[in-house]
Amino acid sequence: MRLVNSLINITSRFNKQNLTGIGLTGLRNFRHFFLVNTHSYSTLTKIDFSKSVPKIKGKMHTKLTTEERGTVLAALLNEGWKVLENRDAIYKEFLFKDFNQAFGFMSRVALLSEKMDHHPEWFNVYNKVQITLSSHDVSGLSGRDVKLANFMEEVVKSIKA
Ligand SMILES: C[C@H](O)[C@H](O)[C@H]1CNC2=NC(N)=NC(=O)C2=N1
Repeated sequence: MRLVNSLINITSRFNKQNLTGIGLTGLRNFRHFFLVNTHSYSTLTKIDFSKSVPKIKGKMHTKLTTEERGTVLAALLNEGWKVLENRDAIYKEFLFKDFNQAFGFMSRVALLSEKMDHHPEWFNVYNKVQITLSSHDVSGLSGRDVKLANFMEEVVKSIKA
């Protein structure tokens, strides 16, 4: 509703003031609308888009569909991932030879996570890494969890090969 009101406000100011454009700026989830005329621009209103629209840039994030749960998710369940009972999330425990190998795995996963801006919930003790994957912004499983889990499987195969 805040977003709709802001857009109505912007549209009426736009008509009244002979403005030439509407801009969008800001950092991450906090963005500003501003109106542009030939000489200057003024910040109109601030909208926290994280509460209304998941992402501005890139693909919209959505939960896995029923069909995807029967295909890509089912493939991960065959690899030992489990769907949690109390949450739309997947979980797997990985065991490595020692801490060095476990931390090597975590380092490789961390690099992709940062690149994807999608991070695992994980717990490590010596050679054990317990991982839960879920997409916080959609409160459930998304394609990003599937991508990260598949990557982990690839890393494990390359380590243990
Ligand atoms: C602001 C930043 O883009 C978000 O907080 C990212 C960071 N990492 C994330 N990781 C996970 N697992 N889910 C998210 O929704 C998520 N969102």
